[in-house]
Amino acid sequence: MTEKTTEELEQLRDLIDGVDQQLLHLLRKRLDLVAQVGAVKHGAGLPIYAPEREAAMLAKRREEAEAIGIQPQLIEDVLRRLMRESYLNEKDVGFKQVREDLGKVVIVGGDGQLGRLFGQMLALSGYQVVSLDKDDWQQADAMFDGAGLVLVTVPIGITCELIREKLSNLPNDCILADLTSIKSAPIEAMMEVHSGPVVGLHPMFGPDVGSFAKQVVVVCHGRDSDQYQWLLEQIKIWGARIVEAEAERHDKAMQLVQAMRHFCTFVYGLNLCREGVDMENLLQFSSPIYRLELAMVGRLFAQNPELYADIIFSQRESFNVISNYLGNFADALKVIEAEDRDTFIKQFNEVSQWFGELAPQFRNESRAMLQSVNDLKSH
Ligand SMILES: C=C(O[C@@H]1C=C(C(=O)O)C=C[C@H]1O)C(=O)O
Repeated sequence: MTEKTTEELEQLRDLIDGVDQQLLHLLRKRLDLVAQVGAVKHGAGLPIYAPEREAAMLAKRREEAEAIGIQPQLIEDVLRRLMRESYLNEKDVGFKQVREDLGKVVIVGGDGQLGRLFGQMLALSGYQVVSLDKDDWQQADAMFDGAGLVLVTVPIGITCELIREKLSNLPNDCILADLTSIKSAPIEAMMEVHSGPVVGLHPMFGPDVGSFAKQVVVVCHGRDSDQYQWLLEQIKIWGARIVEAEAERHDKAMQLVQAMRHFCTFVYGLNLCREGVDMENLLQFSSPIYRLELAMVGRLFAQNPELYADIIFSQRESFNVISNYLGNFADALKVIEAEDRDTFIKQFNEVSQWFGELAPQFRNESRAMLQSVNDLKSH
């Protein structure tokens, strides 16, 4: 590089640093304004997440970006990231309490990760929350006395037994709810032991979400839904979307969404391990999609094996679903072994047709994700 080039670059980079610093100050200003909006909404009992406002704002900013020669997607990406920050900061002010005269909330399994998360959200909404974990059963009667909600969030394998053995003496008007990732069996057990309101919930996210905004909570009704309507409203105030489902339909979907998904990820990791793959070497050659795939596989093995064993073993029917997959894998392998390109392409087209409009939609979604993965690289 000549001296002149170096000098020119330095001058321009100083200017860029100045602009980035201005951006920082603008971000500070925006975060402060959002905090003020948060306080107003909190006062009025409104959820922070306002999808209509977001859609209108994004459309307007995209238009304005285009008018001055900026890619609309650039401003959309930036604003979406900023809006995520807005939800995270909502925890600082707490949430509106929908039901003020509830009495205690007892979280059975309150020391687990999901139990702690729900305990925190309920406490931030003004409820009195007590945790009942493994070593607290001697005090259980005192804890249940005056409880308005008992929320069960213990490992799937012991959920039904625990409900039947330990929760048959709750106050009559108390709501009995659970957060288990299967729904039919726990709801049946809750209905059996409790004559008051019963509801099954399944948060479709892990305990590491920063905020409930845009997350989904599945609700399977048990009994006396008017009595627990406030709880669903409360969850909506936290920003989540409530999706109502029949317990059986939900459980069937979970065979694919959870058991099959996690099992395939497990086998993927098992295969890498048994093949003795040199990960460092592989990562050097990884394309963004492969990096993303490895991240999804690797993250499983950074978590609790008991949790995944619970999920995969929770429904016997899942084994059939997985076994069908194995059958399709074997069939597809035969096509490849026979070097039958025509059949491969024919099947590819069939599946592509079957996906329909969702295929191009997924292509667009994944493009943004892959670009983010690439952005995370530092060299
Ligand atoms: C700040 C608000 O709350 C949320 C955050 C937004 C933002 O960061 O711009 C926009 C809409 C809401 O989801 C608002 O409603 O204006």
